[in-house]
Amino acid sequence: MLNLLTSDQSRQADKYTIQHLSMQSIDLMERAALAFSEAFIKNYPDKMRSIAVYCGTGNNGGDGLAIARLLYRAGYRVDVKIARFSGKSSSDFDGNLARLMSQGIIFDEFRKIADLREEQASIIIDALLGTGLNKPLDGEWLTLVEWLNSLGRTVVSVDIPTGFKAEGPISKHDVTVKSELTISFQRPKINFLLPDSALCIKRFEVVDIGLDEGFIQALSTPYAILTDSSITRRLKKRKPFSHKGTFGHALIVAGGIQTMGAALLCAEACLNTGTGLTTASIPSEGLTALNIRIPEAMASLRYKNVIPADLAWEKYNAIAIGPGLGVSDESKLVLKQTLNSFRKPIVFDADAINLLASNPDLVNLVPKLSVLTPHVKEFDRLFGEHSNWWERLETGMNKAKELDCIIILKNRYSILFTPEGKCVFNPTGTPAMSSGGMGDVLTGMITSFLAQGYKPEDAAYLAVFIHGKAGQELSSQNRAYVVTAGSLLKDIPQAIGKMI
Ligand SMILES: NC(=O)C1=CN([C@@H]2O[C@H](COP(=O)(O)OP(=O)(O)OC[C@H]3O[C@@H](n4cnc5c(N)ncnc54)[C@H](OP(=O)(O)O)[C@@H]3O)[C@@H](O)[C@H]2O)[C@@H](O)CC1
Ligand SMILES: [K+]
Repeated sequence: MLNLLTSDQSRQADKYTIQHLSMQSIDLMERAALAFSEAFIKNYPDKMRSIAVYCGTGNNGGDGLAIARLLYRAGYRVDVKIARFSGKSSSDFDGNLARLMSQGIIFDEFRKIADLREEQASIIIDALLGTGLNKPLDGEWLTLVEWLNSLGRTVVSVDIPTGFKAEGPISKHDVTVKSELTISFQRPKINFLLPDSALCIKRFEVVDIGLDEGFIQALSTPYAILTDSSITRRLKKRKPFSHKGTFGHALIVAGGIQTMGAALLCAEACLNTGTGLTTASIPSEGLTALNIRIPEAMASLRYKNVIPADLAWEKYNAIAIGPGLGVSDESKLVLKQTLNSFRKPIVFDADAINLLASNPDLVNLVPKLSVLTPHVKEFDRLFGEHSNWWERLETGMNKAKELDCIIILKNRYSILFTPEGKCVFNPTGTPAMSSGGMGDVLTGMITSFLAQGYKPEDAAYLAVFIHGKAGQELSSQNRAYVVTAGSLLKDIPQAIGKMI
């Protein structure tokens, strides 16, 4: 797992790296500029496209000057425009301006917008402001950014789009550069992983600039992002003398007469993730569907949506409740009965979350280390309305501690909150997965890992990461516009097999 950095921590890592590698800060800037330029050249190999690099006078601007020099040397047609709105400049900006001049590269400086000339370049590199941003843009900066946005050119931002905050609440009223591509240093900024970023970032790439990883990983921060190796390390190989009893028994309490599909997807995903036995607690009307679709699963029927009084709860290692369950009074009783009968961690999804939201008294019965998997609407129903995503991060961290549960806020980059206060982002997934039933599959996967004996936190990490990875692979292999839940769950065994 990789720690994510706030702007402040990024500055600390910068300082530490410079001290410990006995290098000059301008050399670190050169590395950043080189990493940016390599990524830029891969994305925009056509050297006939003219480039204008807009630079501020801080270190983001210094990066811009170094990038301009490197791209010029690589054969691009580069123009440099420096916004001298403030009397200050950083020393590495000054150092890079001297290097730029020594190469004979032409640059323009402007002190006010009125001095700006028409822009002809087809690509604009935005190196105006970076993580040093400390207030919303106003005055000349605001006018400049609005003007750049109005040009409709391809904009590539250095480290972060000018005006966008790396962390903290985003206001819809903040004006930022709208970038086609942002090439960010060392780590994605936390706000890149929240939907608020869609306003100004179409796509981002992260480049390694050689900041000290030991220092970064030792930083105390709640924010982290999952990696392939953090998942592989957690996956357990199947033991030589294993049998179905080795891999647990899961119960999926799901489905309604008209929503049997959710139960089927969840149960099949559970089975395909490797549980020894999977039983589906479903409405009696769904038995034929279950037998036809998943002959490997067993059924425990709910007549008139009531769980039989003699259900042997103790034989299950993990339970999922919610997909397609409905929110009727009978469904509420099903939830209540489950909460009263099973004290091991439970996976709550969909209608089980809606029922918890409308019956707060039931929340106290949620077993410790359970996993709740709300999407944003369910999250707000359960914990109250939020006006931005940063607030949701704070609520998620508080509620996971308070409930002693793992909360997975499902999104393009799902966010996992743990009882220890961690806030872990999942990088895998693709917009092609935005289709019905995906959540049911995820719930089945988490329950399966739980039933197999994984710790709840690990079960959540594994399921979310592999779910997204399988979706990504399916969409890229087949160049698929959409990946359906049914196709994804078929791919789970291979997706796990590739990672182990
Ligand atoms: N960290 C790393 O590891 C590395 C970082 N690198 C690069 O450094 C960048 C950060 O640079 P930076 O700290 O010099 O700040 P930057 O963003 O250029 O801003 C300059 C000044 O602008 C001002 N200002 C702020 N908000 C404003 C506003 N709304 N309107 C007007 N002015 C405003 C503010 O000055 P103040 O207001 O305090 O006087 C601020 O100091 C980072 O994004 C990356 O590109 C790489 O080179 C190498 C490794
Ligand atoms: K920038």
